[in-house]
Amino acid sequence: MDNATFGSHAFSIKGSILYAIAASILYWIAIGIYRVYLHPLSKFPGPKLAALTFWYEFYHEIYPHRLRYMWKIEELHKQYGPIVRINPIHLHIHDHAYFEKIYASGSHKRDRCRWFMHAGGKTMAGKYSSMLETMDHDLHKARRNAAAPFFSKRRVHAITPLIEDKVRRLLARLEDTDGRIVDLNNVFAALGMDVVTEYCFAECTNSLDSTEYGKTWLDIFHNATPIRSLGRQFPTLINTILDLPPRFVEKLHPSAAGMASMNTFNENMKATIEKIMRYEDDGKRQTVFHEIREAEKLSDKDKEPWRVSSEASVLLGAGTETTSRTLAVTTFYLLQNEQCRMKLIEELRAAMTRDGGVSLPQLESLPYLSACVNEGLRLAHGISSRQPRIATEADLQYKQWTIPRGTPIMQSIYLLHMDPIVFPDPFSFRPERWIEDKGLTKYLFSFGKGNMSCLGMNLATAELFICVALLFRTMELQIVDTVEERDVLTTRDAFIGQSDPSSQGINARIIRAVSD
Ligand code: HEM
Repeated sequence: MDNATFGSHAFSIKGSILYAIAASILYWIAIGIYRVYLHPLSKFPGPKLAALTFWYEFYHEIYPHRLRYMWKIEELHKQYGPIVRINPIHLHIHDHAYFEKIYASGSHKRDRCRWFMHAGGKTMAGKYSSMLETMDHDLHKARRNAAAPFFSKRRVHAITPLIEDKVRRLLARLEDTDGRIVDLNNVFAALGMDVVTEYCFAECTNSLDSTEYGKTWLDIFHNATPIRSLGRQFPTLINTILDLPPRFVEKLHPSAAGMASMNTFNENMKATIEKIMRYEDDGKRQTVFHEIREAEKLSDKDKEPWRVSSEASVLLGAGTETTSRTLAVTTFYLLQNEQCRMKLIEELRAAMTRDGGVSLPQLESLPYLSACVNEGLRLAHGISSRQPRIATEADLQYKQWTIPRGTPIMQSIYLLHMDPIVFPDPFSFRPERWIEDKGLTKYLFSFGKGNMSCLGMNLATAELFICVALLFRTMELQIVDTVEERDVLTTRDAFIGQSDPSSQGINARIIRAVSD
């Protein structure tokens, strides 16, 4: 190669790089101008920087702040009003009266948001979409309806002996602790896991017999969920990592390890599901997989074991963390509030003996117990995060704003539950508020609303009522080594609400079993 040819090659490589950089800068300038001035959402209030780039959210959600965007959104609402553009594609609303319009039911079509759920990724429910990760309204409906009869009120009432049996097992374990300290998060996670796995899969994990209770699964879940916000910003990176062999992924980061463990769980469930789908099981115990198998309107593809296994991990995840956190938070506040606890115990003593003997509907009719359950649900938040929905067939009207169809709009359950206008003194545990104002229950959004709300609501409610009633009717406990700000309050929003990373758990010591 002579010098002249080499020189022109060097020039053309350098030139091409410069062209590429210039083209990319122009491209991003054009995108920026479009997003801020020409985009259909450009007329909505909010910071220009949030409209311009997803890095605004990154700053509050990933680095340097961690899982704190929800609190920034709260500030933005104070500054800009009840509707705010919080990133280039999302509108966030803060208005109790508009919740059911966004989370509509019946024939109103609402999709989930692919960007937000990091759909098709592996960030939550394994490789394939469960109903919780299904974006399309109609497909979601088919998947959800296939499992829904299994969680009806009637079916859940029929299994109250199973739930009561698990709660009694828990109480027996606690009685046996000999004054040792237990982390209530782990204890109640074991209850949630044993109920869900025995009822839904007919294969109990027997976590209530484990020395660590439900700690292992809870840690996996807590480690796995924060990766969702990273998955939104960098889907390809996260998908690539999670395609690597699980053993390798486990070494990378606790979050990735958590996801890898969930995927392994799915793989294991697949074997059980395969047998059921091929009618090769003994058919003695009905599971949610039998229900899905018989669903006439569900396609054969959606009955493939690999797809159904993703429903299994969502049921276990959704059914364990949320229920255990609600029970732990409710127990914490009741143990910290002598007056509330005494009122509850008095009501329980009048209604039931130490051995129980009351039905679930009877428990649900106890006013103070119901108020305590509601107040616990409010302060535990369950799924704290914003949950985008997309109205695909019609524009929506919010006050003077016309929201174009196809726009992801959302509210955050945490912000609604902590709004002092609806819940004065929102950080206080005050069950009385539910008795003083019966209409308040319409503002309890813990289970979401509409076509994509919590499928396990009846099961969760049954667990909460039975467990709180039996625990406080039969046991005396005391909170120890627990700091409300660090261990109880929700200070990070990782889809589910989480407390401070330095949290030592919600710890209690069992004082004694109550004699009648
Ligand atoms: C206190 C306990 C619980 C709370 C606060 C809770 C809360 C929620 C919320 C807010 C959603 C809606 C998510 C969205 O809008 O996309 C949801 C969905 C879901 N939950 Fe729960 N949940 C609880 C317990 C359970 C239990 C015990 C199960 C079943 C074993 C369960 C199964 C599900 C499923 C399958 C979905 C997805 C529904 C769908 O996509 O149609 N949950 N949960």
